Amino acid sequence: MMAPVFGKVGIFGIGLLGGSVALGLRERFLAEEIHAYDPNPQALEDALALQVVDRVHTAPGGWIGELDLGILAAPVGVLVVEGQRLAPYAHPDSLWTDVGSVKAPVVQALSGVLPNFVGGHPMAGSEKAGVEAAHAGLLENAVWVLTPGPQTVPESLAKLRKLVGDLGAYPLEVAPELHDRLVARISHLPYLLAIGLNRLVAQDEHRDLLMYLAAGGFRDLTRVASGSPRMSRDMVVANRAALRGAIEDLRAILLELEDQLEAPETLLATAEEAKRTRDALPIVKRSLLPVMNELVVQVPDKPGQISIVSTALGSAGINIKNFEVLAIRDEGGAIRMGFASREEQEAARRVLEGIGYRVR
Ligand SMILES: NC(=O)c1ccc[n+]([C@@H]2O[C@H](COP(=O)([O-])OP(=O)(O)OC[C@H]3O[C@@H](n4cnc5c(N)ncnc54)[C@H](O)[C@@H]3O)[C@@H](O)[C@H]2O)c1
Ligand SMILES: O=C(O)C(=O)C[C@]1(C(=O)O)C=C[C@@H](O)C=C1
Repeated sequence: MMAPVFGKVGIFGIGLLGGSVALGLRERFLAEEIHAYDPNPQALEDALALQVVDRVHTAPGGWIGELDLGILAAPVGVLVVEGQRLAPYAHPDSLWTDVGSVKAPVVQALSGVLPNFVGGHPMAGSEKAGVEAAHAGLLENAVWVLTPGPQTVPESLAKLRKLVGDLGAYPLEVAPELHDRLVARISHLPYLLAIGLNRLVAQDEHRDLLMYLAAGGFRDLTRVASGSPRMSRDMVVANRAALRGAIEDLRAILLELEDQLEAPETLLATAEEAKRTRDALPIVKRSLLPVMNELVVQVPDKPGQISIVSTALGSAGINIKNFEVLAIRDEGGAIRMGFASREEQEAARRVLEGIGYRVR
């Protein structure tokens, strides 16, 4: 058996991201022992109960000097103070990184303060917060930005690139300032818009009726507003300079769109261009499982559906390799299944359609 790449690893802030990194390290046998520090005792209790980490700490101390790797995963607003507070305890040969959504202020403050610090930001997440929502799959196939600077030791960068790859993600080096300008547009402005759209609904005199009418469009566009308000508030405030530029550009676009309401042909061209852009987004697969021949079966909200579907396929000798319940709509749902071959996929389709299910 090969020894894990890292001995002791410390995670500072054991929430959604910290927990997901810890689970990734654990599932891929990348660390001998995972330690966590969090000011919230409940987070530490949950992390232990869910076996996300091996040891928990309520305060920094001598244990930090034994770490090979330290990962800061607290909200952006406290990353700098936390990093500075931990620095005196860190072993000079240890490696440090963070997963914060904003890079320039963090990298500027912590480079040369925490030993071998290289900033990082996995471009993946969810609208849930806390360690109970953490899972290793969150980081699989994600682009993971690393922001080395002139002070970065090449071996530190190489170790972090390897770690990111071992966690199933793709390392991408970007300068911290450029990172902040780009994520203002691709992540932080969408968050502000999600808040704004919810505000628009909340302040309307027909709020209750509006809520009732919210279909896929509103739900898709505003999902991120359900995330941790503290995490997201810190993120947009820390990146406010870059965000102001993005808001200004979007304001001009909205005014243009308003004018184009009177010029339907121009609006059609704008909409077609938007469709080309949106359709060209690379597909991010959220799992390292090999590509499956998939079927999605629509099921009514009645007891016993999973059992009916799996028994029908089992009786026909069809093996389900992958099984996932999709909560697409509140009143019913769908089951996604993966099969090893196209033949099995087709056979499964026939069986399920034969007993009255809609399959795609
Ligand atoms: N949620 C996402 O989608 C996402 C994606 C990429 C990166 N990030 C970044 O990851 C980091 C963590 O976000 P999250 O979504 O896991 O939030 P979270 O709320 O799920 O977890 C944050 C954890 O940090 C702890 N914490 C608070 N103050 C702390 C301190 N001073 N020291 C140590 N821990 C402290 C909290 O108690 C909590 O357990 C943030 O910097 C965020 O910008 C988040
Ligand atoms: O909720 C998601 O799916 C996310 O990817 C969260 C998201 C984003 O929307 O860009 C939010 C903040 C981050 O720093 C990275 C990712």
